[in-house]
Amino acid sequence: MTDGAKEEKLKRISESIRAFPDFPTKGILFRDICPILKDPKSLAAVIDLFEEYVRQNHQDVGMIVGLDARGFLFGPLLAQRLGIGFALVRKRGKLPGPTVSVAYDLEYGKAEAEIQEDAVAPGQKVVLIDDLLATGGTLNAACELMKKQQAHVLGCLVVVEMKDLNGADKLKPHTVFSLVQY
Ligand SMILES: O=P(O)(O)OC[C@H]1O[C@H](OP(=O)(O)OP(=O)(O)O)[C@H](O)[C@@H]1O
Ligand SMILES: Nc1ncnc2[nH]cnc12
Repeated sequence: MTDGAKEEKLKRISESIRAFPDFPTKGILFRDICPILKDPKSLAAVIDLFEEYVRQNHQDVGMIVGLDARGFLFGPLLAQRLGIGFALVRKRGKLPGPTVSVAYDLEYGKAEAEIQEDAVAPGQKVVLIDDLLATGGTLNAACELMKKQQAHVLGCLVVVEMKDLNGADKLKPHTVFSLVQY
C-alpha cells in the first residue's frame, strides 16, 4: 500500500469517530466507533490497515483473539482476510463449558474476562484485537488469559488509542498497533 493510500484510509477512519462527553459516567469522553460500521469504506480501511500490519509484522499468527464486545466487530473480518480463525474473550458468564477467567479494572468500572479452555492451543501464536485502548485493563486481562492458556501473544491491535491514559505501558512487553490516537 502506498503512503498516500494509507493516509487517505486513516483520514476516513478518524472522520468516522465521534466523541460524547460524560458517557457512560461524568468525566469520561467516550470515543464512539459506530460511524465506522455505517460506512463500508471506513470499515474496509480499518481491516486493510490491520491486515497489512499483521502480514508485515506477525507472519506466523495462528489465531485472532477479539475482546467483548467491540473487538468482535473487527476481529472476525480480519481473521477471514488472513485465512485464520477467531476466538472470543467474553465478559464473565457468557460462555458455556469449561472456562478460565481474570478480573480487571477499566476506565469506568470493573469486569471479569473469560475464555473457553479450548479456544486457543498451548503454544499457539495469537494477535489480540479491540476497538479501543484506554487504561489497558481489558487487553492486559486478555494477555493474562493467553498466558494461563500458554498461548503466545505476538501483539495487540486497536482502532483507537487514548494516549494520555498510558494503556500501552501496562501491556509491555507486548506491543500495541493503533490507527487513531488521542
Ligand atoms: O483499556 P480499558 O480501560 O480496559 O478500556 C477499553 C475497553 O473498554 C471498552 O469496553 P467495555 O468494557 O466498555 O465493553 P463493551 O465493548 O462491551 O462496550 C472498550 O471497548 C475496550 O474493550
Ligand atoms: N473513553 C472511552 N471511549 C470509548 N470506549 C472506552 N472504553 C474505555 N474508555 C473508553
